[in-house]
Formats: sequence, C-alpha cells, structure tokens
Amino acid sequence: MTAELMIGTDLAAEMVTNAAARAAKLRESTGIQPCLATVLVGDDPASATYVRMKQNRSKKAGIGSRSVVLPASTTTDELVAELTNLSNDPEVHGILLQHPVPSHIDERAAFEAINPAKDVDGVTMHAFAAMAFGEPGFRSCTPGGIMRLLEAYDVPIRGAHAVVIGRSPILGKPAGMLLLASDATVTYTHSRTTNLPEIVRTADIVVAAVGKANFVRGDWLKPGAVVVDAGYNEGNVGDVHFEEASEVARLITPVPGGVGPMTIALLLEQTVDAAEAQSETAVHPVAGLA
Ligand SMILES: Nc1nc(=O)c2c([nH]1)NC[C@@H]1CN(c3ccc(C(=O)N[C@@H](CCC(=O)O)C(=O)O)cc3)C=[N+]21
Repeated sequence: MTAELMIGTDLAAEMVTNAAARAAKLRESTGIQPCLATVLVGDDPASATYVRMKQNRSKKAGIGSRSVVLPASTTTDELVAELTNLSNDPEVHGILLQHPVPSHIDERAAFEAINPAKDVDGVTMHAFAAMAFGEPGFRSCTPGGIMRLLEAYDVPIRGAHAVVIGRSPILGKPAGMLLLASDATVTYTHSRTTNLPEIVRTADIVVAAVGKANFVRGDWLKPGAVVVDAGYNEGNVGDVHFEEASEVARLITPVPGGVGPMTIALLLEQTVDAAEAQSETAVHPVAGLA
C-alpha cells in the first residue's frame, strides 16, 4: 500500500454537524422544521437499507423525515402523483426518490415530477443543466460529494484528465459534468467502450461508477493517479480492486468510508439549503420557476 487514503467519514461528519446547526437555527428563528421525504418503490432489501441509513442520519442531524414506501406494482402515473403531492406539500423541503425504480416505471418521468426547488438529490434535468453549465444549484449527491472530497484533498482538477467509468443519470454522467465545469478534460467510458484499460491508463483522476465489484485493476492505472471509487456493490465492495490499486495510485478512496458518507452528508446539507430557501419564498417555493 503506497497510496494515501481519501477518507470521507470525517469530512462528512463535519458537514453533517454544520447542517444540524443550521437546521436548529432555522427552527429557532422561523419555527420551520427541515424535512426530507424519501420515496422507495418495491422491496429490494439493499435499497431499503440505504433509505433507512439516510433517514437515521437525518434524524441525528435534527432533520425531519417522511418515509413513503410504495409497492413494486406502482405505475408511473401513481409515482408521479405521489411526487407531485410531496412537491406541493409545504412541510416537505427535500425529496429523494431512491434509484433504481422497478423497470416498468419511467424513472425520468418520475424524477421530473420532483419540484426542482426540492430536488436535494440532484436528479432532475434542471439540476443536471446547472451542473453541466457550472451554475449554482443542487448537485447529484454522490458526484457533489466526490467534488467536495477532491477539494478537501487539494487534488488539482483544472487541466487534469479525468476518466469517468459509467454514465448513469445520477452518478457517472453528472460526475463528468462537474469535473468538466471545474476545467478537467473529461473522458466518459461505459459498458460499450473498447480498450477501456488503455483509456484509464491515461487518467490523472479515475471515477469508478460502474456497479461491478473489483472491476478496475491495478495495472489499468497510471502511477500516481487519483482514484475515486463510487461503487457500492453487495457487501460494501467497491468498483476498484483496492489492494492492487493502492499500490499504484497516489490517492484512493476506501469502501466503506470514502464516497458513501459524503453522499449522505451532501443530501442533508442540501436539504437544509432547500428548507432555508423555501422559508424565504413561502408562497411560491420554486423561486424563478413559479
Ligand atoms: N436517488 C438516489 N440517490 C442516491 O444517492 C442513491 C440512490 N438513489 N440509490 C442507491 C445509491 C447508493 N447510495 C449510497 C449512499 C451512501 C452509502 C454509504 O454511506 N455507504 C457506507 C457503507 C455502508 C454502511 O455504513 O453500512 C460507506 O461507504 O462508508 C452507500 C451508498 C446512494 N444512492
């Protein structure tokens, strides 16, 4: 092991402490209790575990949570109706629809039913455009968390070659956009990419977001590369073969304790951002869009 660890746990704890303090202040000054609604469709046990983790962490930070659990047979229309209700509910400030939803549901249509002012998980087209244009706004939580981690470890991004492995709508694709907005040279790779190891070998920064355990091998890496493992495979296993990679990389995120806690910390931070913004625009929460 020669790489230094990029640890998310401590930074995430600091972010959650700050979010909790802001939540308490908002409560005292306005009586508003920041509230995150989570929506889980179907009964995938891993998804249920993640949602529970998000709720527990919210509660500890003094952020209220509302849990909506819908059967796997839920239709797109029914899910859209539920998300529209939450979007119009003045007591809910942030909405998280757990991904993935069952395959018969049009996930994009569901995401777009989330009021952009409450899109604290950064899943709408509105949020994506803001990330792509480098404008302020809610970040997809894992990509946003990754950027905060890279900043905390002073990783140079401008001019660096970042290779993103994976192009999912809330992970790989926005991660690449945020890196591009910070002046990285970004290469997107995915399941149809040919010569993947050769491309990864040219990367200064690798973001692994494919959802395949131990997929990225040590000999795919340029010596001294910065490796961000955004994988969350069964048993807390990342997308990067950690032991091999840590012999070659300069900096690497562990799994667990790397990107995961940053994801949840950003979710809570953005929920408080949303509650603060909505407290100032009580009638039309979607400032500028109403
Ligand atoms: N709309 C949506 N937004 C998401 O952000 C989202 C999602 N859907 N679907 C599922 C993935 C997965 N995800 C994780 C968050 C935290 C950890 C995490 O904190 N993991 C701990 C280990 C787990 C533990 O502590 O037990 C760690 O890495 O240290 C993992 C995975 C968010 N996701």
